[in-house]
Amino acid sequence: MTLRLTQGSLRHANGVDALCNIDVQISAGEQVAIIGPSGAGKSSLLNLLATALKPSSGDIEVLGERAWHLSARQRQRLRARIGLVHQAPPIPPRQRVITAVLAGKLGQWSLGKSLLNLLHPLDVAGARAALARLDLGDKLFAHCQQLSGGQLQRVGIARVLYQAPEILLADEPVSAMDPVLAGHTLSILSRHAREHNVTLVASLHAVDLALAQFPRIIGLRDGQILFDCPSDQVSRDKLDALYANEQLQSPAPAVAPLIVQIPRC
Ligand SMILES: Nc1ncnc2c1ncn2[C@@H]1O[C@H](COP(=O)(O)OP(=O)(O)OP(=O)(O)O)[C@@H](O)[C@H]1O
Repeated sequence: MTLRLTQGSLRHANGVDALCNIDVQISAGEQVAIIGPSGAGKSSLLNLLATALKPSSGDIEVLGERAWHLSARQRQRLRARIGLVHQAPPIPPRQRVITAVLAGKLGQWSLGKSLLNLLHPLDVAGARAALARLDLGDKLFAHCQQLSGGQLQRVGIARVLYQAPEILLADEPVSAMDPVLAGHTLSILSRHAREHNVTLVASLHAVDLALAQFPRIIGLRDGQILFDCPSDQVSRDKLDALYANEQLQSPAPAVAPLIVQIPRC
């Protein structure tokens, strides 16, 4: 099993319980979408799977290793095999796109090579190829602050493609893109995962995209798994239960309706 979370719970430092006794098992090469309302715990779950956060209780196994039973150095090596795409990539605004993409390999390079790369990009062709897959080949030497939100998200994806991890975790990776570009970009991620037997797990707010692009869907609500099933078994009822939110129902109009007087000619 590539990812196995057993009875995983996560309590954030402020006391908020983001995940409560969750069991998740994901095999090598699987493609899974996590959907659910805001605050359901999707990012928290992805951060647990990425070993960026430690579960408050329960156990997590990644690529056959019990992540939190490893030494810090071994866990660092394990993390180099995991790619995490952030909704807002944590890239310094003045950094050049090429440096941001090449940073994908920092976990695999020696300190000396990484420092040298900061002074002089070591693999221009590799960065250009990764960007070209996302139609951003012409932005190689642009500064990240010159890019739109959607372009920056694609730079984050190019970085993870360049990293070539065994597990690819993506937290709302296309949220800043228009629907056509979002679908196109997700299909690039999905094709990459299929061709390289990469395990892909992505959180998405666009339910239609999740159902169209992913064969397995996990529905998360209030830190718990409401359903975990093939996408063709995600029914209207399941989605209604997942997104039910009485607070968002339209309130009854508080004022009398406006009556418009149309003058007769
Ligand atoms: N760093 C943090 N410190 C404290 N509480 C946090 C932190 N991150 C998330 N939370 C809380 O944990 C819960 C789950 O948040 P999380 O970001 O995992 O949800 P989400 O499903 O990804 O939400 P969204 O779709 O809005 O991004 C929320 O109640 C949130 O307020």
